[in-house]
Amino acid sequence: MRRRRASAPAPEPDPTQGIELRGVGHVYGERTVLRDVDLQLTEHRVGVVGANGSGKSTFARLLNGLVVPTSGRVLVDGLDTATHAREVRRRVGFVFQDPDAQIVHPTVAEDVGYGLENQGVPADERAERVAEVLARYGLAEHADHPAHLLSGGQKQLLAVAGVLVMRPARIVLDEPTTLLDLVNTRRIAELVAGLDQSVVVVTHHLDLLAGFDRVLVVDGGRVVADDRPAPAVAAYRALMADR
Ligand SMILES: Nc1ncnc2c1ncn2[C@@H]1O[C@H](COP(=O)(O)OP(=O)(O)OP(=O)(O)O)[C@@H](O)[C@H]1O
Repeated sequence: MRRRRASAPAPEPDPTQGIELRGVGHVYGERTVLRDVDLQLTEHRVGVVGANGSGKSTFARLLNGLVVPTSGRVLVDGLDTATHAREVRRRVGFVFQDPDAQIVHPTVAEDVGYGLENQGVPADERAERVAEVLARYGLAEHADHPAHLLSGGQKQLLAVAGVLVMRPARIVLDEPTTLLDLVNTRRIAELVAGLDQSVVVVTHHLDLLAGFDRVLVVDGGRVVADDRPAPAVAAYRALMADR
């Protein structure tokens, strides 16, 4: 009988190490979309900006192992995303740009509880955690409603709730306000500001970055500026002004 090769046990995660990218590059087919990325992200709130197609979503997906780099390594709290994908995904929640991509269950409550069910969390604890997170994000009265009938903004909040209920140590949000009106954009901004977890937010909404600790500007697959929000946004505006 063939035996499966046991994978190496995951080392104990070390949150002080943050997310580290060492010589990271990524290639889709012939196309190089990220190159020479060396970073250590230990801050509470990190923003990522850049032109369309510059590589931001690919960068974001590298941070929880949704995409594994074609060169270099990504380490999350010391865990390599290439060899410890499961542990990394448990540690790093990912909120997709399009909340419809994340909604898989008929009702709001079922959708939020799905991940917990997968993790084997008992039904009563599940119900409690789902109710708590729905109440926190103003979705309690929609618990039994069809998820696909929510408004765009509510769906975005639902997508965030579905990630937060899992209590990940870190959260990556890929353009969380793209579909939202000003009121819901503000809600997401407040939500991000109030999170205890460390967050990485990819966004075209530059206002969202006020109060962040660090902002990366990505261009042509490279990190071309890495600074506090004001100087980083100024560098990004200067870059775009030349196009
Ligand atoms: N799965 C894939 N297969 C092939 N090419 C891809 C894939 N995903 C992204 N790309 C390409 O990689 C490049 C970078 O895409 P990415 O989505 O990372 O950019 P982005 O900065 O997030 O863009 P936007 O701001 O428009 O969302 C683009 O040219 C895109 O077409």
